[in-house]
Amino acid sequence: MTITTENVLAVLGTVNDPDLKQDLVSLGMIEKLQVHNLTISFVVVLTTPACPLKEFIRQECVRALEGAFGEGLELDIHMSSRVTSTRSNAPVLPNVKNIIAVASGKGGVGKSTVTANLAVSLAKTGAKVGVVDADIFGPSMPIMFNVEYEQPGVEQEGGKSYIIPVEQYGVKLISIGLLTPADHAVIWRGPMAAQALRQFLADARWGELDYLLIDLPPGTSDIHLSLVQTVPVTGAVIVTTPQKVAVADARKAVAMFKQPQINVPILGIVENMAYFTPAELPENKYYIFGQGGGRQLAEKQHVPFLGQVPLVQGIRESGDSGYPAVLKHDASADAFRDLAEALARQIAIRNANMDKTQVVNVD
Ligand SMILES: Nc1ncnc2c1ncn2[C@@H]1O[C@H](COP(=O)(O)OP(=O)(O)OP(=O)(O)O)[C@@H](O)[C@H]1O
Repeated sequence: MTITTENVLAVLGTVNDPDLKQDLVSLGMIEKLQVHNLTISFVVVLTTPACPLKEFIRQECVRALEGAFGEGLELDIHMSSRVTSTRSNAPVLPNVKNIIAVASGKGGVGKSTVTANLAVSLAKTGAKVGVVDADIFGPSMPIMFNVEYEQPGVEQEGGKSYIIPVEQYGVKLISIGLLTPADHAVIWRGPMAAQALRQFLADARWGELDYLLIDLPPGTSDIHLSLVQTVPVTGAVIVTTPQKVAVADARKAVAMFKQPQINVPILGIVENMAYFTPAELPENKYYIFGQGGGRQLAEKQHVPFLGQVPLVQGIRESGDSGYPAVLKHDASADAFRDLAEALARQIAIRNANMDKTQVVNVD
């Protein structure tokens, strides 16, 4: 076969994205293709910079091209990404490509820890990321991001005030905790909390974002309903520990998101504190909260399982010191990075499966 642009495209049309189950050419992932003698250069545009299959897809392109045109080719393949979205026509925050609700049934299972580490991990891959801390009962993000004493800015435009998120570790952040003094007990009523969340979303300068993560209060509350009524949400992540009581509550959270008036797809379940590992004996695993509860829940509910995070002293210390564990170089950082990749992957799959013109506005 002669090496022409058409033939190269025909060959690349046989390489499938394993997640999206379609070929790279039909998916529009091949750009800037140039052919000159034995030199073939092009860009593969992935659906997320956190794509765990980056190297695999590259290798598949090489294998297919060498199989068709023989060895001795000069291949110049660049891997790039453009995060997909089904929100571009959304009435609120159309420049935010994906809004992800992070929820849990039970309190204290590590929802905020997981949110903070997912956000920083996605930002580390080059994605534009924001976090809304809507956990009115325990807004812990300011401590976890070490911005406790910072104040979000305010900008006036057309007689209206807009909040400017604070930025840390490449992540834009707005927290209820940043608007109230640390030692000030605010008694939140449902409508007040819902109003605050609406402002964080609609009256804040988020700019363009690939992923906006919302750390919700534990359980099921007005604020969950208010969220989906304010913005079309891409999907929800449910955090649980393997413990029976936590899993039972996580099941209720899954059921809540599936209810017709909420109707938010579950992107996956995270099993936090899956087992305890002492730093000096990393091979030892102690299943102090039981074993596999999160994975089993995912299987029973037919939703993706995003992965496990161990119970490690360093994760707690990182949270308290305001330096997320994923910024370190250890096994916990690896766990959070894998989790972020799994989430980005599920978001891309969900976006590909949804008709891109069909943005559901529940207002
Ligand atoms: N994998 C882990 N290993 C060690 N400590 C953890 C882990 N995950 C969370 N923690 C610690 O557990 C505590 C509770 O975590 P976190 O605040 O993230 O939970 P939450 O589910 O967001 O709680 P809330 O009910 O306030 O929403 C924190 O002190 C945190 O540092």
